[in-house]
Amino acid sequence: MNKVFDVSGLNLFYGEKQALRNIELSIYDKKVTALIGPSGCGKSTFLRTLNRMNDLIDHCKVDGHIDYQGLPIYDKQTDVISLRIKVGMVFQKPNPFPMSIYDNIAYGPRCQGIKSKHALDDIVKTALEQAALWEEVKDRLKDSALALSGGQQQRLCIARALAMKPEVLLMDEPTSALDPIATSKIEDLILQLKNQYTIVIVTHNMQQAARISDYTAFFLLGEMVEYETTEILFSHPRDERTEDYITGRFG
Ligand SMILES: Nc1ncnc2c1ncn2[C@@H]1O[C@H](COP(=O)(O)OP(=O)(O)OP(=O)(O)O)[C@@H](O)[C@H]1O
Repeated sequence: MNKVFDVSGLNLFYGEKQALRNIELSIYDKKVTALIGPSGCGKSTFLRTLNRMNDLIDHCKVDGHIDYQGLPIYDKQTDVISLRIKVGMVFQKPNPFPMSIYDNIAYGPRCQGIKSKHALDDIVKTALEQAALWEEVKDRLKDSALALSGGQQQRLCIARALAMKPEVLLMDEPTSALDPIATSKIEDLILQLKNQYTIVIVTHNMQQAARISDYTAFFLLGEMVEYETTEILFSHPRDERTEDYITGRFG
């Protein structure tokens, strides 16, 4: 199986405080990997190391190695902008730009220099189709994205990330602000997207991890306690702390 990310000896500090401790794991191509664990254990911090989003935090220091497609992403020569294009991100709260549905999707490609209306129309349609939103919005592309429901806004944000033609999608609790129906639509979408993309998702919802992921990593107090196929992690956890967490004894 192809590794997309290879993480070794990863430590991360916010000032004096250590938030990640000696993390070792590989993320596999075209699989869904779920990161679970109690609040504050470092899931989002780890997710953000994969496209260097933590660079934006002043007092954050990273030690160790992360290879993406065989190249060290914390190397001085890394082009961080193109890394973030290849490794896109979707956040917990849907965050559409205050502009039309069409312009939300076309924004990134326009910034990359694509000007042709025909090319942009194509990109917008394909991204909205991939995000299972096209049918719902095709007649109102000029309407404000802010008028969409929360679930539609989140699919729009996924479409916006897909319009940049990423290889990996990082998702930080993408359904925690959504109702069960919108959540189920996003879960179906993730299962479809994994045919084409590698997905890493932070979730507090263990049923969700069990439903949609191929691999699960359990984090606790900045350590990665256990990493396994989702089937094994939820049925035969090796570590007592994993078992306590997945059976609801803490967290
Ligand atoms: N920008 C920051 N500056 C300082 N400390 C931070 C920062 N972001 C996170 N932390 C700390 O790092 C630790 C890990 O936080 P992180 O948000 O990664 O955990 P999490 O597992 O994603 O939590 P949650 O499930 O609540 O989102 C926590 O102790 C948190 O307070």
